[in-house]
Amino acid sequence: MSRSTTLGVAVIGTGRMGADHVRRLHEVTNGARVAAVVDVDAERVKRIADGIEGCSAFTDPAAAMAADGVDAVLIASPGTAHEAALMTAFEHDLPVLCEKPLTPGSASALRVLEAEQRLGHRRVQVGFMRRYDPEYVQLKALLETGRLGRPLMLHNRHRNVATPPGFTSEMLINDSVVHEMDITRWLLEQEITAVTVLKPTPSGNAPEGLQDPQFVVFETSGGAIVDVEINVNCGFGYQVQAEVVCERGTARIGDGHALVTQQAGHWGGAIAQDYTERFEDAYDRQVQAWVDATRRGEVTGPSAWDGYATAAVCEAGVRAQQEGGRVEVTLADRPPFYA
Ligand SMILES: NC(=O)c1ccc[n+]([C@@H]2O[C@H](COP(=O)([O-])OP(=O)(O)OC[C@H]3O[C@@H](n4cnc5c(N)ncnc54)[C@H](O)[C@@H]3O)[C@@H](O)[C@H]2O)c1
Ligand SMILES: O[C@H]1[C@H](O)[C@@H](O)[C@H](O)[C@@H](O)[C@H]1O
Repeated sequence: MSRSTTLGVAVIGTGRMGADHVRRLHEVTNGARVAAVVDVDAERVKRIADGIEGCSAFTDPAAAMAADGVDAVLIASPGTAHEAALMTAFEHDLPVLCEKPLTPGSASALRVLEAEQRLGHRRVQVGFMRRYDPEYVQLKALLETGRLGRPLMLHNRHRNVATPPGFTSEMLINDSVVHEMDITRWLLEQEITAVTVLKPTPSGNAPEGLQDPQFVVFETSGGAIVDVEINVNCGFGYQVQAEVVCERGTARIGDGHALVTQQAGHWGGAIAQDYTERFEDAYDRQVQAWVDATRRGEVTGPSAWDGYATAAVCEAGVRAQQEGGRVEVTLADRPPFYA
């Protein structure tokens, strides 16, 4: 691909996230086109490809990655399918934006790290889109000035309206709190060293058998304490909030105070109903940044190391949830390749 041509992207997995990324690449992103779509559901993928000129439909990711006009890959299949897709992308030396999780489990994430290192250059960006959310970006920039002093604590709230069918207690950690793991590492520039999970009496809104909400505590390598209220059947809205408490002040995001109305004896604003609404801008910026970097021949953004490190914290989190008590995170040494 030359710099003047658009980036031909194969989108693997065209469910909720994949279909939204196809729309984004087709209608919002500059410098890219959807060259191929892949899904094990042949009818679904054909329907999507038929709506986009020059886009081919595949049911096999490997066939799509070998096709003419495919310069890069966006993986949005379920996490269990990510390792195979990543390995195939490496065989073709294709740049990848891989939805979180990089892979479910640290052993498979380590295999991906090793394979990327064998290539000799970075190819993977992981879809931790909150790093592109303007509010989180502002918070990070403020912390970097040092004006507030050293971060002591980070309080997070992560609320979803309701869970889809099949959502398990482990998924509150692996699918949901994984975002706070990434945000903690990114904002504080520290690794998470231990996890404790407290379990309130489940909400009456939660499906039978689901441990929801949970209260998760991280300890970090720099001595900060981080808590996460994960509450995924709250019923009223999609909310992601964070407050950093530092030595000389605090900073808070996610209150959603964009538009406040006063009417009929009340004041207030709307609460987003899901992540595609709350983080629409972040997803747009993430994909644009990935396309721009890829066209420059660079890889920026969250790396495969970030994907591995969060997988390791997820494992500790699930053990803490199931066994109780404080579980230390087991993390490999960070290779210089990911410095
Ligand atoms: N960043 C975020 O905020 C965010 C939000 C939701 C989901 N996700 C991630 O996006 C990914 C997809 O989630 P989703 O909610 O869209 O799931 P989904 O179930 O809606 O869609 C997955 C799609 O992949 C297809 N598929 C299954 N196996 C496949 C394979 N081997 N090859 C190709 N296609 C295959 C399925 O048929 C389905 O159409 C997951 O990794 C999930 O964790 C990220
Ligand atoms: O997979 C989704 C997604 O990652 C959302 O950003 C998160 O808020 C949800 O809790 C999770 O289930």
